[in-house]
Amino acid sequence: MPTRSVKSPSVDSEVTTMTTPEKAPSRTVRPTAGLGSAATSVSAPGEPVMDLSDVSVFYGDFEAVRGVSLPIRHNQITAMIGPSGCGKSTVLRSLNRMNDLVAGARVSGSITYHGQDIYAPNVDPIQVRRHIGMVFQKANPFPKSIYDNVAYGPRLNGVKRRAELDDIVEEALTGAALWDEVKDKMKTSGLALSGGQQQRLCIARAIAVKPEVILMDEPCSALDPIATSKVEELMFRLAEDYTIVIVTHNMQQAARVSHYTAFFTAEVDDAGVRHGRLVEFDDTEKIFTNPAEQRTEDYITGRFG
Ligand SMILES: Nc1ncnc2c1ncn2[C@@H]1O[C@H](COP(=O)(O)OP(=O)(O)OP(=O)(O)O)[C@@H](O)[C@H]1O
Repeated sequence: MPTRSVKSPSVDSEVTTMTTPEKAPSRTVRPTAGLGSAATSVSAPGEPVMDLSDVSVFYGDFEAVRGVSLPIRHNQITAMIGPSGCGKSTVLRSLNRMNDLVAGARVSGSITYHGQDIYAPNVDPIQVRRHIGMVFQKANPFPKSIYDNVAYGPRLNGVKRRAELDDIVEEALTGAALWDEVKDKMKTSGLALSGGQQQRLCIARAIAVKPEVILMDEPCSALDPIATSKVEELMFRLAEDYTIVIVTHNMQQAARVSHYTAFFTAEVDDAGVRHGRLVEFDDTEKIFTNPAEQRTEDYITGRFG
């Protein structure tokens, strides 16, 4: 298990011992600013790490998504599926306050991380994103060397010693199943890698700062089938150490990789405005074999969407 050692000179740090039932304890230094004990809490696999309760997300006056409630469970992969525009990415981005970066975006309801409201006034969004990382649809390596891409976050967090950085970079690239392919070209630009390698580099960059939760927004949509299956295999392995939430258009992918599935759709209100709604959240197997809602069945059998 990776030691979740994140250090920031700018925030109060706290030393704690993290343990999960099936894993050895590891000594950990993690920033807590605003997240309080949430930053050091530990969940057993399957327990909720995050909880969404009656979450609505607005862009200005437009309520893009309305009234979403669901848990995000520890060491599990949760997939968000549904037709275009139903608000999957909007909900995903609200989980680590990425929507804060969009002018006019606002969240109502509550989103907690280990019981702490991540939108509480004392919570630093940078700290939230350190615990809840993100991998985007299009691989977006920095125009820097492979090494510097992965070392970027740890350096920002105050890690300076070369030997320590070397270890972090190797561990992250190994965790992202990329080390063997790039270990002899650390100085090569991240942009010189193939699309699939670039996406794994971005995953390495995300895990280098030891988040607990990784949000993935369509991480395979720009990849060919071979690169896609590598990233899917990687997700399985990552779920041993991380909690993953993935937005995907690909229902087969959701069925293959996830433990839980949230099916969203867009409903049109009396004024003719479309709002994203969560139709059903359940075990992936249940959603794909015996969904409770007709709309879910219609979507997964290709009758609409
Ligand atoms: N930055 C933004 N400003 C205004 N409206 C936005 C913004 N981002 C998304 N929306 C709107 O919010 C709604 C939900 O969009 P979102 O991208 O979350 O849906 P999605 O289900 O992820 O779609 P897709 O599958 O096509 O990516 C849409 O009506 C979209 O136009």
